[in-house]
Amino acid sequence: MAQAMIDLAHLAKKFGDQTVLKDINLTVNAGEIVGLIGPSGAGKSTVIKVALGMEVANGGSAKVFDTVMPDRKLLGRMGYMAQTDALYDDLSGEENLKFFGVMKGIAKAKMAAEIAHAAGVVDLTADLKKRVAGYSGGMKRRLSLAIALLGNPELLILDEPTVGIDPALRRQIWTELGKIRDAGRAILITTHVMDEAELTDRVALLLGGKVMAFDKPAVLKQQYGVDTIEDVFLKAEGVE
Ligand SMILES: Nc1ncnc2c1ncn2[C@@H]1O[C@H](COP(=O)(O)OP(=O)(O)OP(=O)(O)O)[C@@H](O)[C@H]1O
Repeated sequence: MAQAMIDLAHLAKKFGDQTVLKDINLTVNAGEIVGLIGPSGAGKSTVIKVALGMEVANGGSAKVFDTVMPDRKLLGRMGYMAQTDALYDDLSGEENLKFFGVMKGIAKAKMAAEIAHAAGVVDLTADLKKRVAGYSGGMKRRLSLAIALLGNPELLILDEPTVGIDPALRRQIWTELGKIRDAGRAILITTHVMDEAELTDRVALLLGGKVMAFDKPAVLKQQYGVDTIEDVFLKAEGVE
C-alpha cells in the first residue's frame, strides 16, 4: 500500500453561514503529485489550510503523516507556498531564504548549498542580492517557491505556485517537481492552468464543496469522453 502523506476524510468547513467544504475526501501518497482544480472560490485554498491546520474543520478529519492536524511539530517536514507571498520586502532575496532556512532548522554548513539550489530552480540566482521591494510579482512568486523547496521537505503544498511565471520557467519548475516526486516525496498543488493539471499523477476536481472526480488525468478524460482536463472541468461544471 502506498503511504498516505495527506489523508482528508469527510472534511467540512463553514465560514459563518457559508458552507465552503461539504464532504472532502482526498489522499496524497508518497511519490505522487496530486493536482487540485476547481472554479475560483470553490475552496481549494481552504482545503489546503485545513490540511495544514491553519483553519479548523467543522467536521471530518485531516491527517498529515498519519497525524491529526493541527500539529506544529510536523510543519518542519512540509514546504508550504501560500497564494499570497509572505516575504520581507526590506531584505534581499538571499536574506529571505536564509531567514526561512534558519526557521526550518537547516544546518549552517548546508545553508549556502540549499539556497543556491532552490534559487537555481526558480531562476533567481542573479537577483538574490536585490531587495525584495524591487522584485516583480512573478519574482516574488518564484522566491516564495524557492522558500518552500528549502530543506527538501517530504511534502510540498503549493497554492498556485506558477501564477505570473512565464512558460519556459514554468516548464523548468515542473521538471523539478517531477524529480521531487521521483525521489518518493509528495506534492499537493492547486492550479488554474489546465495544462499543468495534465502533468499531475492524480487530479481532484473540487465542485460544490465536494471532490467530484479524483483520478489519473487519462482516466478522467476517458470517463468524461473528452481529450483534455480543461474539457473534463467544463463538462463537470455543466458548461458544455
Ligand atoms: N477566512 C475566511 N473568512 C470568510 N470566508 C472565507 C475565508 N476564507 C475563504 N473564505 C471563502 O471561502 C470560499 C472559498 O475560498 P478559497 O480561497 O478556499 O477558494 P479557492 O478555490 O482557493 O479560490 P481561488 O481559485 O479564487 O483562489 C470563498 O467564498 C471565500 O470567500
